[in-house]
Amino acid sequence: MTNQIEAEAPTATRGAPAPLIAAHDVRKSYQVGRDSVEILHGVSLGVHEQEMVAVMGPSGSGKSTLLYCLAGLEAPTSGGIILAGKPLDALSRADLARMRRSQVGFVFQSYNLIPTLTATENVALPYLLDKAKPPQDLIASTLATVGLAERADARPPSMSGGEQQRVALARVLAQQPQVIFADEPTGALDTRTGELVLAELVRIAHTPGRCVLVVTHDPKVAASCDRILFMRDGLLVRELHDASVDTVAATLAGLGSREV
Ligand SMILES: Nc1ncnc2c1ncn2[C@@H]1O[C@H](COP(=O)(O)OP(=O)(O)OP(=O)(O)O)[C@@H](O)[C@H]1O
Repeated sequence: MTNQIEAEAPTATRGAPAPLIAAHDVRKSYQVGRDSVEILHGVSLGVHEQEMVAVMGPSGSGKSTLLYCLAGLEAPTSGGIILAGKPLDALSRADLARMRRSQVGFVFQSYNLIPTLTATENVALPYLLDKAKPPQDLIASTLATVGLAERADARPPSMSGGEQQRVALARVLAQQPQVIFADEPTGALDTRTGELVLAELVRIAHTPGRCVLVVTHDPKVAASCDRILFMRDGLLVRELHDASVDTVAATLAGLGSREV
């Protein structure tokens, strides 16, 4: 199965290590009234360790749907997904939930922080949910990395949106997941916080055994990635490597005008 995905994914190289995220001909339909509407029309891709990959495309092209399927938050209608070496369709719900907690991190715009817990306690929460002892040194150093050493004892209601987003990022980083999925991770942030979050994601992505997949509308975020996959109408239609902000913006504009 892995070999088939490796062979058919657009970026796969024979003999290379298996990708941490692999999708083969993924299709996803939603029931809208009596009709089944196909949103993803057969997407294949591979993201390898130490890679940061962006998915871009016009609004409604299926980026978030793809990310949710790859992350095991939505089941594809057909096709195969292998995440951190495990075929998602072979996992029980409990195994899938366990894997999402231990090997996968999500950086979304909603922070999902517990308002009554301090920043430190919020970052420790995944460990407590897993009945594990929170690594206090790692949690403190992760909060420091995102610039919140002074706010470790603050609670979310007394924090700005940017600070809350950084607590949410610290919670993901402190879990040390193999794979991080980020959906518009800097969309709601001021420039400085956005740059800090982006720099942290780039650093993590380039750590051995890790990778990051980010959905973004922001050419600056995409230009910080190693590869950019462009979607249109539920298909991957273009790929760029190490692209500049201008090239990304021009390619995106071309997608919108359907002239790619
Ligand atoms: N649960 C659902 N039921 C029905 N249709 C859905 C559902 N989720 C998404 N869609 C539809 O799927 C299409 C793709 O949505 P998706 O959110 O994946 O696009 P996107 O590229 O992430 O868009 P944006 O950039 O605006 O966030 C849209 O037409 C959307 O309305």
